[in-house]
Amino acid sequence: MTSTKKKRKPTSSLLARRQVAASSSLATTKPLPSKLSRKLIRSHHTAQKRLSQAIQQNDTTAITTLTSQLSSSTGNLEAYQRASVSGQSSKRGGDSSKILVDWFLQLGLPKPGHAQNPNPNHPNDRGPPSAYRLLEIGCLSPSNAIHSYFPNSYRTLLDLNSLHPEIIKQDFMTFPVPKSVDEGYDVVSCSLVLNYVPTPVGRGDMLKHISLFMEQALQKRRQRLNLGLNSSSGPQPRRDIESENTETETGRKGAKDACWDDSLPALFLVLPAPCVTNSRYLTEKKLGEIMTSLGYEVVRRKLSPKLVYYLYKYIGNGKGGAFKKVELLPGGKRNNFAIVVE
Ligand SMILES: C[S@@+](CC[C@H](N)C(=O)[O-])C[C@H]1O[C@@H](n2cnc3c(N)ncnc32)[C@H](O)[C@@H]1O
Repeated sequence: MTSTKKKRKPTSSLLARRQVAASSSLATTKPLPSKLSRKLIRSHHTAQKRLSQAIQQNDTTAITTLTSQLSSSTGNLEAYQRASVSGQSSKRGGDSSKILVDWFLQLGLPKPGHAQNPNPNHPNDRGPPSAYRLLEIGCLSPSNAIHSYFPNSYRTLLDLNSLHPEIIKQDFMTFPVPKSVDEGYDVVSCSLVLNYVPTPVGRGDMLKHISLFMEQALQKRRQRLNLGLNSSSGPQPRRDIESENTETETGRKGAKDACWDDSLPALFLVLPAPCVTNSRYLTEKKLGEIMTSLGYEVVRRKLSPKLVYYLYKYIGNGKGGAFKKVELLPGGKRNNFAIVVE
């Protein structure tokens, strides 16, 4: 027998009780229940998207309502960030940067600041220490997997809102490329940030801004290679790399022959999988075309049911060019995620 009992619509007092429960959960540092964190993340994204539409349409009533929703205790950026931190707990699959660490190990990238492995034939020749730096855009915590790789003198962590003293409160879009090449960044991590940017043009601009940092790192690497500082006695890649590659990963070349910094400058990009698997305007092919035009090639890729991870090497000399919002896959059940490069 099927039940005829209807789901009761929450009354305003029930909604108010739920709001109070959500804000008191947010007041503690304990991970939030997964249902609550998913709900907070979803409603923050939806409100943000509506706000950007309202701004484009100059709809002042909607702008006021959505701005107040986005500054309420359960709708604001910090609530969203706390919900995202809960989603990163090891019980819920851990943070995305553990994939980056796995890839670095596969590629034989030593921890920065570590002396290189001795050459077995010349044990006293350790070569120059590996000194390369990480810029993380949109950082919630300085204790994720990647942070055990980069000691804190080799990393800069940014976020629009900082949840920790080490994280600089900074909009990446106004963060300048360092004047000194030695203070530049060889690895940029942009995990689940591009999808946070509210407009397609804003996403294209973010990729272009990242490329300025990558270009600086590429010039630095070229100088180093010209000076002959890239010792082949550096740490050798792990021997088992080929057997570790899965179907969803694209090996750029046999890592056995690679120098330790062959994959630098590198961009780690993570997006929710539906951004490329179920969007009307963006497919993996189109994302690939955009990235190639900006000067990147894929070194590693992994698709999980929820997320898609890419490790790109910046090789420069991108052809550039514009990418518009063009419908590629029509259909009612698709999302509207797009990247526009102007
Ligand atoms: C979903 S969280 C992702 C956090 C983490 N990187 C991860 O992979 O789980 C998105 C973060 O990006 C930050 N963010 C978005 N746009 C940004 C910008 N222009 N500059 C700096 N941080 C930004 C947001 O404040 C938010 O904390």
